[in-house]
Amino acid sequence: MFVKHGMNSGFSSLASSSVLRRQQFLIRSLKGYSVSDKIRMEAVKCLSGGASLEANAESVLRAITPSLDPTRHKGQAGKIAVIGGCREYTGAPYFAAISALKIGADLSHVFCTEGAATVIKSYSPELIVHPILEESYNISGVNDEGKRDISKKILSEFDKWMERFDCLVVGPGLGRDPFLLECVSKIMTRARQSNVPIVVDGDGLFLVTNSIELVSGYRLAVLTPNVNEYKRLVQKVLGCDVNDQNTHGELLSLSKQIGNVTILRKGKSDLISDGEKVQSVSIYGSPRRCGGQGDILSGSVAVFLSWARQCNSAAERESTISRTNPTVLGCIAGSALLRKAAALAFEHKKRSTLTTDIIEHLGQRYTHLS
Ligand SMILES: NC(=O)C1=CN([C@@H]2O[C@H](COP(=O)(O)OP(=O)(O)OC[C@H]3O[C@@H](n4cnc5c(N)ncnc54)[C@H](OP(=O)(O)O)[C@@H]3O)[C@@H](O)[C@H]2O)[C@@H](O)CC1
Ligand SMILES: Nc1ncnc2c1ncn2[C@@H]1O[C@H](COP(=O)(O)OP(=O)(O)OP(=O)(O)O)[C@@H](O)[C@H]1O
Ligand SMILES: [Mg+2]
Repeated sequence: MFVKHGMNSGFSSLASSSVLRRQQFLIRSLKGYSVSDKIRMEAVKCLSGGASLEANAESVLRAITPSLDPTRHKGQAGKIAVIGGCREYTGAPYFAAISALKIGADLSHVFCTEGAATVIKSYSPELIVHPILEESYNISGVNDEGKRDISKKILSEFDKWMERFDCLVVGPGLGRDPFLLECVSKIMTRARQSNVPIVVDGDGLFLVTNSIELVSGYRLAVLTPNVNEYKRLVQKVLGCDVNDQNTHGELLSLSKQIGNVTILRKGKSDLISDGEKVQSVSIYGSPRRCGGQGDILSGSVAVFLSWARQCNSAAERESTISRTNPTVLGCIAGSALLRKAAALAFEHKKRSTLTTDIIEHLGQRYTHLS
């Protein structure tokens, strides 16, 4: 039946008259959304058997975004650190870090290898880049004791900064070098001891999937897997293949099994769960699937979850939102903003839309919201 199939088959079933009447009602009652957004939201409700699981993303964005108050000082709108950037990848950490700034964070750092650092610095003078990570090929002549010393030095360099960060993003363009990943494990453990939230993406998910204890039970961890990363996570943690007939149940189980970490499963609809319930963001984005959009998302989630944590006790927050886990709010806001920006970029650039074009629209989309 329709409920059991994916979104494509769902849309054809929406042609029934009762659903069309419901769409027309939504179109009249929900101002500020495009018609395609509303149809998509309705489709998601139908797919979930009528339960309203589509997040009210615009309300979340409005509720958690701090005002541009002249009394606030530099740093109060967020200090984010991206751990990523190696011999192969310099784009991914740049996308994550610059997106954090474009959304409204005050400071954005990148911790990467020395070779990647020069490149990332040349992309943007706005980023603070720390060339502290090492890959095995660079220290091939070093013995075990020497490697331990290097590892200690990396950790102490990171320690100088860590307590200042509102959130870490671990993984965009990190690569899979064993020595580098071992050092990053230690960085994550240190961040966890200091209660710094961690968004894990890309190769960070490769690391975490093989060492799940790094995040297990850590309520301030967010995992943002794409199709492949989700598949590997499910296989490792639940010991089975992905079941597309039980998307929500599976995501709930996965989150619970990892001790209620928040998981944002990326796809046609982004699905978000902290093991309590599943919410979705299905706002229409862009049909372009160019690489790097997940990196924008991880940087965005880091900023929004930091803001959501800051305004946890603020009186102006709406009650339903104030009861929601800040990590979940961060995911909802990040996903919605990325999708809106992608839609705007596609309007202008069509098939030639690239990740850098989407980043240029992050702020533009945002001004429409305030
Ligand atoms: N400019 C940069 O520096 C960028 C760097 N990045 C960094 O790269 C690192 C590795 O990340 P990743 O995402 O490339 O690795 P992974 O998840 O193994 O996927 C690889 C392959 O999986 C497939 N595939 C993908 N989607 C699928 C789908 N829906 N359904 C089915 N298959 C699907 C597809 O395979 P193909 O079709 O080629 O066979 C795809 O090529 C990581 O550090 C990340 O941050 C990126 O952020 C991009 C921008
Ligand atoms: N089929 C799809 N239709 C619409 N939007 C999608 C689709 N797949 C992914 N997205 C959107 O693109 C964003 C990035 O997801 P994607 O699966 O491309 O991540 P990724 O593979 O990690 O990207 P990256 O290339 O940065 O590593 C998601 O938040 C989602 O909103
Ligand atoms: Mg990715």
